[in-house]
Amino acid sequence: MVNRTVVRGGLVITASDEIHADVLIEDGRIAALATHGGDAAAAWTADRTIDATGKYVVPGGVDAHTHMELPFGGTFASDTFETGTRAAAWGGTTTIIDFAVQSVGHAVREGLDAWYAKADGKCAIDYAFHMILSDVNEHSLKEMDLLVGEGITSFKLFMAYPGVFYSDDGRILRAMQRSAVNGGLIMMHAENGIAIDVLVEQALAEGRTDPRYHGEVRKVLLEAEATHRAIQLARVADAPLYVVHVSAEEAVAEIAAARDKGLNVFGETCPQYLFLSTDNLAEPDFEGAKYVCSTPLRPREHQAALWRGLRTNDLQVVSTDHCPFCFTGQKELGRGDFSKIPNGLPGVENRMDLLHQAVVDGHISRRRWIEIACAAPARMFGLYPKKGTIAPGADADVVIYDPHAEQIISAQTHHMNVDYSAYEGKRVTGQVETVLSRGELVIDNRQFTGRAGHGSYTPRSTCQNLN
Ligand SMILES: NC(=O)NCCC(=O)O
Ligand SMILES: [Zn+2]
Ligand SMILES: [Zn+2]
Repeated sequence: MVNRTVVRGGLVITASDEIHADVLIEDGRIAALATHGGDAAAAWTADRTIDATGKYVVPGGVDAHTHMELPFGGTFASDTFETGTRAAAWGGTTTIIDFAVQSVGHAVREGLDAWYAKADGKCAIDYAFHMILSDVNEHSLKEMDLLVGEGITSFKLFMAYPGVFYSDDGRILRAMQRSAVNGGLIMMHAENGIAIDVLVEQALAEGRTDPRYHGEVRKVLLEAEATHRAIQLARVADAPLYVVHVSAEEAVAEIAAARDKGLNVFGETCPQYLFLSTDNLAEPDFEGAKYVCSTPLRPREHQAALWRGLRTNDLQVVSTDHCPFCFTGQKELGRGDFSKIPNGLPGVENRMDLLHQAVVDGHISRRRWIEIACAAPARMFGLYPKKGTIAPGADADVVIYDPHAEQIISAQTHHMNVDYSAYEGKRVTGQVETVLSRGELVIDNRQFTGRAGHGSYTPRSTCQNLN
């Protein structure tokens, strides 16, 4: 058993600092930082020394939006907690927050218990849960209070997917009012699903069945309208609001306007909206199905507003919304009817690298990279400073990152349980070299050394909101 590890020679980057420091890890936690070559660091003894010379030493990524084994569209997301968390570790993510699901007509507790069972003993890295509320009623509102008490402090509601996850405005308002009292955070899938379903029906009736029509019917205006409505409902309830997977410039504008008024409104975007576009949805031979997710990919022009939002803090978090479906046998369910393509993209392994590429490309600074990928999601969802930073007392979730390594993203080399990569052939600069999870090596010089069951369920406190 290794109790003391020293990481020597690296550049430690957190959301607030960049320091040339050695890091002492003891019993799974960060014990101390000290300047290279100084007396303090020289005196440290350890069972294991990791040489990080020329490398970055960064906190493990916190991916606040994943869907392992999600039932959707008559199938299940293809990553289990075992395969998905292993892939996350390969990509430098050491904590995921996955969405447990309450089904219509069922208790919240039933859905949550099913998620505990799916994840128990399977995860390579630490994990926590949000709760999807699909059936807001008197009983589930009471259950919300109990969940907050047991560390599930955020609840996703859907303005989309009528008949599946959808909540009407009255149910949304009730859940928001409850969260205003119990300290939970409402996360909103903001798309006008009732209007979208009319457009879907019309498109299919006119023979517009290809994947690209998925993007056409899920209009920007219907994301912006729903974002605006969610914000007004949150104001009425006097509750904070976190809008998930923001994809459109007009939705960013709604969030920015709310924040300018001083409201507790927060926004998340995902790598697919920053790096992919409707061009991908239009790929021939049904290949566009690989890029079907909701909110949908947008024309490339929207990306500038998303990057700007991330720089100005109108958007606070980049999560993956990792929800993989194989092309063969799963995405194919929607041949001849785009509305039957299971919604979701793989990405849990790619997020830290893609955001590092954004540093290389000049979109964000190194510290902003760590802020949006590690610190902000940890703070937002009640995990900070245990997760999301490198500081004495924090969990020793540490990534040694080689900023100069070149790699080409590909399904041939990734570790997610899915038969394609949304970023196939993309060249990125930077690669994870070594990953520690609570002081244990899970990736050692690009070899997986972790194990299913190392990852622990991590209860969360109520959200420590940012402003
Ligand atoms: N995003 C997506 O297409 N699939 C996962 C479910 C959701 O987040 O809405
Ligand atoms: Zn969603
Ligand atoms: Zn999602």
